[in-house]
Order: sequence, then structure tokens, then C-alpha cells
Amino acid sequence: MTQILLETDALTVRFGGHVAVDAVTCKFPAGELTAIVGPNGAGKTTYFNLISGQIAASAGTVTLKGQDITRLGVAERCRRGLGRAFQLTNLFPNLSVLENLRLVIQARKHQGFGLFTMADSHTELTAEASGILERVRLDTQKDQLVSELSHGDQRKLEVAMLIGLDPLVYMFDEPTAGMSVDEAPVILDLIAEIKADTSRTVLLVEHKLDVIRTLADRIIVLHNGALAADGPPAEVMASAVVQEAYMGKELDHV
Ligand SMILES: Nc1ncnc2c1ncn2[C@@H]1O[C@H](COP(=O)(O)OP(=O)(O)OP(=O)(O)O)[C@@H](O)[C@H]1O
Repeated sequence: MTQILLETDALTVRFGGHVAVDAVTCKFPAGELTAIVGPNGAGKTTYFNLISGQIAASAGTVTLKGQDITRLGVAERCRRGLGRAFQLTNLFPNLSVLENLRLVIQARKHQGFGLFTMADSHTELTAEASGILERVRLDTQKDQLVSELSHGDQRKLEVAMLIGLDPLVYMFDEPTAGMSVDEAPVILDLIAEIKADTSRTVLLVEHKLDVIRTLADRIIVLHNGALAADGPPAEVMASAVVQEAYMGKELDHV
């Protein structure tokens, strides 16, 4: 039986009188990529924020590998395997690309800087970080300061950091937004590689139809904060209700 890695049960958040996420119950099994779609303001980012712990739920639960994590903070959720793509604000702007990545790998491995182990572990960490940078095609920028990276390269580094963290649940929020057409395929190929790992699950907030078609095993649709549809891409896309009410204008232009 496929293991459920992440689950939200009646997950809800209210901002004053506004219900931004409305009793969303959803299970995310290992080996699946779920695209989360819906019109602007539907609650996609807020749902992500509730899962990653950036905001606290008003009601309902978030369960990771069978454990209730609803009351845990961002760092503890991350330590337990919940990985949300890093934003530039989570990085150290005055450290290099390689140094940033090495820090996240080190944090995952819980390695300290013991005097005698430092040299060895440093070499290992550098090798692992360099390998990831090659995969995201950032190896030639490894010594560049994060603050000096182009937008496209920053986005690649965000994905590299997530791979370095190696979480059970990968969460991507429009990972190719603002990237050039030449750069985006590198990121999409990497997400395809990640989803091929059947012990992981991937959540992807995405507006671009072609990206959804290429990557998604399943689509969930949020509308006014509530779960409006959940199923295989072809089924959800074909649904007249979804096309008209939730996807029409929003996704057509892509
Ligand atoms: N901190 C907040 N305080 C008050 N209202 C909020 C807050 N965060 C989000 N909202 C509201 O909750 C609703 C859902 O917003 P959210 O950003 O999650 O939508 P979205 O589906 O991610 O939209 P988009 O596709 O435009 O990014 C919106 O009406 C938004 O204005």
C-alpha cells in the first residue's frame, strides 16, 4: 500500500471574517506529484503556508508521516522532512552559492564542526554540494555571492537548496516564475527526477498549463479556500465546472 506522507484534515485559517483556507482535507501519498491550481486569491499560497508552518491554523490538522505537526514551528517541520523551496530571504546574501548550499547539507546531516572531523566532513560536504550545483547547472557560479546572482540563477539555487535538504515532502511555489525559456527546462527536469523517487511526494503550486501537463500525476483545485476538485489531470482538466469556473481565464493565457 502506498504510504501517505502528508495529510491535511479540515485545515482552515480565518483572517478576521474571511476564510482563506476552508476545511481542506487531502492526502498526499509517496511517489506522486500533486499540482495545486485555482484562481488568484483561491488560497493556494495560504494552504502552503499552513502546511509549512509559516502561519498557524485556525482549525484542522497537518500530519506528516502519521505525526500531528499542526502546532510545530517552521524549523521543526523542516527537520522532520517538510521542505519548502527556499526563497532568497532564507539565504545568506553575503556567502557564496557553494557556502549556502553546504550549510543546508550540513544542517541536514547534523554535523558539528569538531576540530578533528572538520577537514574530512568539509571535503564531503563540498563534494555533495558541488554535485547538486552541477545538476542545477550552477557549478560555474559556485563562488559567486548569492546577492549577485541573476533572477534565474537565484531560482536554481532555491531548488538546489531543497535538494540539499532532501525532504520527504517537496513544496514548490511556481518554481519557474520569471525564468527564461532556456532556463526553465533545467528546473522542470529536476522536479521530474525528484518525483521519480517513490519515497517522496511533491506539491506544486503552478499556473502554467504546460508545466502541469508535463509533471502532474494529480491536480487539486482550490476555490474560495475550499477543495473544488481532486483527481487525475485529464479528469480534472476536462471537468466543465473546473474549466469554466476555476481554470478558464486563469490558465488559458499561458
Ligand atoms: N495574512 C493575511 N491576512 C488577510 N488576508 C489574507 C492574508 N493572507 C492571504 N489573505 C487572503 O486570503 C486569500 C487567499 O490568498 P492566497 O495568497 O493564498 O491566494 P492564492 O491562491 O495563492 O493566489 P495567487 O494565485 O494570486 O497567488 C486572499 O483573499 C488573500 O487576500
